[in-house]
Order: sequence, then C-alpha cells, then structure tokens
Amino acid sequence: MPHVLKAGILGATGTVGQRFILLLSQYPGFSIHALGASPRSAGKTYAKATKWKMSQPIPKPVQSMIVHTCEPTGAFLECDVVFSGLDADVAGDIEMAFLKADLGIFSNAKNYRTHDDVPLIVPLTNPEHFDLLAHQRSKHQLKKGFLVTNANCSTSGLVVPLKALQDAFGPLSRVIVTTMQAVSGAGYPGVSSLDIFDNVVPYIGGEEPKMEWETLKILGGLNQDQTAFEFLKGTKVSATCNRVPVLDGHTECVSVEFERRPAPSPEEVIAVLENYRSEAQELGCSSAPEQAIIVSREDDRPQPRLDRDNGNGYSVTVGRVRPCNVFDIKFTLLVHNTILGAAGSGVLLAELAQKKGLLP
Ligand SMILES: NC(=O)C1=CN([C@@H]2O[C@H](COP(=O)(O)OP(=O)(O)OC[C@H]3O[C@@H](n4cnc5c(N)ncnc54)[C@H](OP(=O)(O)O)[C@@H]3O)[C@@H](O)[C@H]2O)C=CC1
Ligand SMILES: N[C@@H](CC(=O)OP(=O)(O)O)C(=O)O
Repeated sequence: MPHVLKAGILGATGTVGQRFILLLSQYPGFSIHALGASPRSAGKTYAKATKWKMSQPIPKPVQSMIVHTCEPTGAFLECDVVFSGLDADVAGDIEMAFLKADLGIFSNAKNYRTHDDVPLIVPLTNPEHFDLLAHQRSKHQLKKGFLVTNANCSTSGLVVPLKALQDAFGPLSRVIVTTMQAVSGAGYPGVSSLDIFDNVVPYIGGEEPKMEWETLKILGGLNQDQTAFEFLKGTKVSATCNRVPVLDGHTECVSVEFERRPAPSPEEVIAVLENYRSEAQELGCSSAPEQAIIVSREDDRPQPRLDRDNGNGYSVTVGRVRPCNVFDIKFTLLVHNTILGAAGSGVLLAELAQKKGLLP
C-alpha cells in the first residue's frame, strides 16, 4: 500500500477547491488535512465558509473542518502535498511562500506557468516534464518541495489528442481551435446570468494567447541536461474562445494540418486516438481513466451534458473526425474543465509524482 498523502487545499472554498474536495475524498491515497481560503472565510467551518455548488454533498468529514488563511504554518506544514485553486490575483505570493517552506505544490493558477523553471504538465500528455524538478529544487535549495502547474482548462483538453497525433504522425504544422467554454470555468459567481442566458459571449480575457503558447510548452521537450524547456517550433496554433451557457465541460472544434505528406486519413487518426496510452495509465495511477481519449462515432457527439463525465471526467472525448478542406483533419473534443481541466489534473499529477518518488 502506498503512503496515504496528507493533502492541503488552498482556495478550498472556490469552484476548483470544491472539486478537489470531492475528488480527494474519493481516493484512499489521500487524506484532506488542511483547508485555506481568504481572510473572509478563515475561522469558519468549511460548510459555513463555502457556497457549495457541486451536485454531490460536502463529504461529512470536511463539513466541520476549520478554514485557515493561506500561510505555510500549522496544519499546512504537516502536509505531504498542497493543491492550489487560488484566485490568480493572490496565487503568486502565496504559492511562492509555500514553495519557500519546502512544500510540494500543484497549482491551477496561471501565475507560474510561464516560468522557465516551472513545469506545466497535463498528466495524460507530458509527465516527462517532471524531470525538470531536480533543477528547480537545486535552484531554490529545496529538499522535498517543488512547484508544478496545471494547464488552462481548454489547453488541457486540446493537448491530449494533439500529443497522440504528434507522436504517431510527426510534427503538426498548423492547428486552429475554437472553444465553447462552460460558465464554471469563470469560477464563482463568474459570468452574470443576464450576460450568459440566451447568449454566447465571444471573448474570454487572456484565454486565446494562453491556449496558443501553453500548447507549445506542453508539446515541447526538455533540453539534454533537463534544465530548460524546449518549446515546440514549427507548429502554429490559433485559438478563438467563447463562453456559452453550459454548466461544466468545454467543447472545442479543432482543425489540424500535418507536415507529413500524404496526411493520415480519418480512419488512421481515429485508430491512433483510441489506442493512445499515457504514462499515468501505464503506471496504474488509480484516478487515470481506462481510456485517455474516447472516440465517439455518432454524428452529434460529444455533447457536454452527455459526455463530460466520461472516464469520471478524466477522459477527453473526441468526435466528428473527418477530412478538412483547408487543413487535413478536423474534429470536436470535450474536456471536463474542473476535472481533467483543473482539480483532476492536480490529483493525477500527485499520483504520478508519488510513483516517480517525488512524494513520500
Ligand atoms: N474553474 C475552472 O474551470 C478553472 C480554474 N482555474 C484556475 O484555478 C484558480 C481557481 O479558480 P476558481 O475555483 O474557478 O475560482 P473561484 O473564484 O471560484 O475561487 C477562488 C478561491 O480563491 C480564494 N481567495 C480569494 N482571495 C483570496 C485571498 N486574498 N487569500 C486567500 N484565498 C483567496 C477564495 O476564497 P474565498 O471563498 O474565501 O473568497 C476561493 O477559495 C484560478 O486561478 C483559476 O484561474 C484553472 C483551470 C480551470
Ligand atoms: N479561463 C478559464 C478558466 C481559467 O481560470 O483558466 P486559467 O487558469 O488559465 O486562468 C475559463 O474561463 O474557462
């Protein structure tokens, strides 16, 4: 039996924090040990502090836990691993303070994704980027701590099929993606009902450039001595992001051009996507989905309401794989934005880190 990891959650009262609480409560490999949020919530029981929006109830043992401020003291110092679902306005300073306290942190916030000593990992795509942590530890003089970031929720869905295609068919020259993103992606209270009912909002601040550059860091490699990231060169990504009146689940329409000629057929692409396996699955991580990519052959799928919980929210569902008259292939994908797109990635990354000996 692996060591049960004592987990701390920063931003525990928010949309991502609530998802962490549900997911961590499901796996015997974790025990929720410390909860942190803003000074508005500190000192209250979790049940009083949070505006719970999940469809399952707050797990009993968590209801009466006291929420703390987000400082690396007390119960947080006893944690084996800390998950952050902090608002990006405060995540930078708080996560750095936790790193300096030599804690292992998995962050959902955007603040450190660009940093040249911080891995940006989607667990079903680039777990080999954990190899940079030896360099990070020596740079920050850490014995056991580290900081790893998750990707943006839309990026997290996109890179899984792109990685499968890149591995099988070689470089992708151009990718165009158009998203339809759920309201839960904006946190709570998020987009006002008067803005989103009966409507589509064709703008999500900062989202498009994030999808474009994050994809190149994630699908790129490490240099030979594992001290720097080598961003993918030669692949161009263009993203258009929309907010739609869906609760959970981001849908993305993707067109891909390959360098290889002749380009693979839709049947070859489907076979590669269905057979794609990630290290998280090979290592037997308990939250890893049976299939990383589920290919739907029905004309009108994937749909968020019907498909977002595939693989318990950890799978990417791909459908409508067909030829593209401008590029080579086009398809539609669906990712659960708060599971594989946020908290679930954090949990799966912690399982991977434990298998790789980075956590006790
Ligand atoms: N929602 C999603 O699908 C995704 C979100 N993310 C990222 O994850 C992070 C969390 O997002 P989300 O859960 O949606 O956001 P929410 O707004 O729902 O939650 C934010 C959390 O941050 C806490 N917080 C706010 N101010 C402070 C402070 N001064 N000190 C300590 N804690 C504070 C809040 O506590 P309190 O309740 O006390 O105010 C709350 O727990 C963000 O960085 C977001 O960009 C990433 C991928 C997907
Ligand atoms: N902006 C995303 C969620 C998010 O917070 O992303 P990021 O962590 O990259 O800021 C959405 O609205 O769906």
